[in-house]
Order: sequence, then C-alpha cells, then structure tokens
Amino acid sequence: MSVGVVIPAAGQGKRMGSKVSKQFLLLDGQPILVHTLRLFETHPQVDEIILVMKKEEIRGTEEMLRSYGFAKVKAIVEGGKERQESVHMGLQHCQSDWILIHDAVRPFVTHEALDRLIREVKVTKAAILAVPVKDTIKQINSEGWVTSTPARSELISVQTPQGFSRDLIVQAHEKALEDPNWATDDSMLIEQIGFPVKVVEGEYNNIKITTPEDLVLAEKIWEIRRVEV
Ligand SMILES: Nc1ccn([C@@H]2O[C@H](COP(=O)(O)OP(=O)(O)OP(=O)(O)O)[C@@H](O)[C@H]2O)c(=O)n1
Ligand SMILES: C[C@](O)(CO)[C@H](O)COP(=O)(O)O
Repeated sequence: MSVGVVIPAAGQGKRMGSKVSKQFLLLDGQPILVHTLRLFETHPQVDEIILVMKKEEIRGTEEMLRSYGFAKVKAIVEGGKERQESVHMGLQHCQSDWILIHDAVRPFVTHEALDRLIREVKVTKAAILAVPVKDTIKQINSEGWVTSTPARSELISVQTPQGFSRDLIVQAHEKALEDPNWATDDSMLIEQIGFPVKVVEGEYNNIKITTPEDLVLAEKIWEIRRVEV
C-alpha cells in the first residue's frame, strides 16, 4: 500500500510580507521548500510527492528542483485562492492509498514523527500531529470581550502532516465544496463528515513559518539541529 504526500505551496505569504513567496526564502542557504521536500524524498515509506504551486511559479520551481534531483516529485500542479482549494487540486493528482498533507513551510518535521503518523493512519484512516497548548486560550466575541476559557487539558495545537486514507480525504474534500466556509486544516473536513480523527504526538519544533519572527526562530532551530547531529 503506497504513501503519497500533497504539499500545498500556493499561498500568498501575506503575513510574512516579503517580496519573494515565503517557501522560497532561504534557511541555511537553501529555500524552505527544498528542506521540506528533502524530508519526504528521504523517507523510506514515501512513494510520491505532489507539489501545489501558484501558476506563475510552476516553471521556475521545476527548473530549481531539477538541480536537487528529487525523484519522488511526480507532479507540480496549480493551486487555488484558498489552502483548501490547493489541497483539493493536489489530491486529484495523488493516487497513493495513504495520503499525507503537509504545509510547504513546515521544514522541521522529523522522520520519527512521520513514522508515528504513518503507523497510526494505517490503523485509524485519519490521524494528525499535534502538541498540547502551553498558553491559556480564551474565546472572545467580535467586540474583543472574553466569553469563556476552555480547559487547557482539552486543547491541542494542530500541525501537519495530517494523514488519511485516499478515499476518505477525497470524499471529505468533495463534500466540503458544498460549504461556503473554508477550513483551516484538512482534518476539519473529516470531522464534518462525522469520521473520527486520531491525534498523534507532534513536536514543538515543527513550526509553520508564517511571520518574520518565525524565520528567526527557524534559523535557531536549524542551528540546534546541526549541533545535535
Ligand atoms: N491558497 C493557498 C494558501 C496557502 N497554501 C499553502 O498552505 C500552507 C500553509 O499556509 P500559510 O502558512 O497560511 O501560508 P500563506 O497562505 O501563504 O500565508 P498568509 O495567510 O500569510 O498569506 C503554505 O505552505 C501555503 O503555501 C496554498 O497552497 N494555497
Ligand atoms: C494546517 C495548519 O498548518 C494546521 O496548523 C494550519 O491550520 C494552516 O493555517 P493557515 O495559517 O490558515 O494556513
């Protein structure tokens, strides 16, 4: 049974505010996207990678990736305006039995975490990486007043990859097209069709590079990793 990875990389990077799309910003001298792809290229259980990009970035990315020789990147396809649309496009090109969906801008997930996730998804059909939240989380209303404080012991911070059986995630994405609200992660779509999602231990270092501070943090995480190896 094969494992494929869909990597949405078609975002605008508005919160990063850089001229260059944030997946092309450099981390230790190489584009963030290259670090992310290498994680999956070198994982023994991954068979194929589908990359989703903005139309105008596809040609340049193909040329860039040629020099890295990533043999598992089977297609680079055009994304949509929303992350959910980009993932949906990618899913149409991924034929694997098990599909992991991973943000292009999370370059630090480890092979150990991938092993845990793949093991669990093959049992449960829907599994996500997550870590317990460290802060107290409040719910607020549109006027900025606190409305409640959910118990922290019941809250997690969700990461990617998220893994699913192909049939299940395709069905969930198709169904979600009927809903006018965009989901901020893929497991939400699984919840919406009433299927249980299993949580697998993630890693605090598996950050999503979203704002300029995250880039500084990413360089630090990279340095620490280099010392540990
Ligand atoms: N229409 C979109 C929006 C997002 N993504 C991808 O989804 C991942 C997570 O999204 P996020 O970090 O929010 O990236 P952006 O949407 O680019 O950021 P912003 O919201 O600040 O514009 C990124 O790899 C991003 O490229 C995508 O493929 N297509
Ligand atoms: C999918 C995700 O990375 C899980 O944390 C996240 O929800 C994506 O968030 P975005 O900032 O809305 O793209």
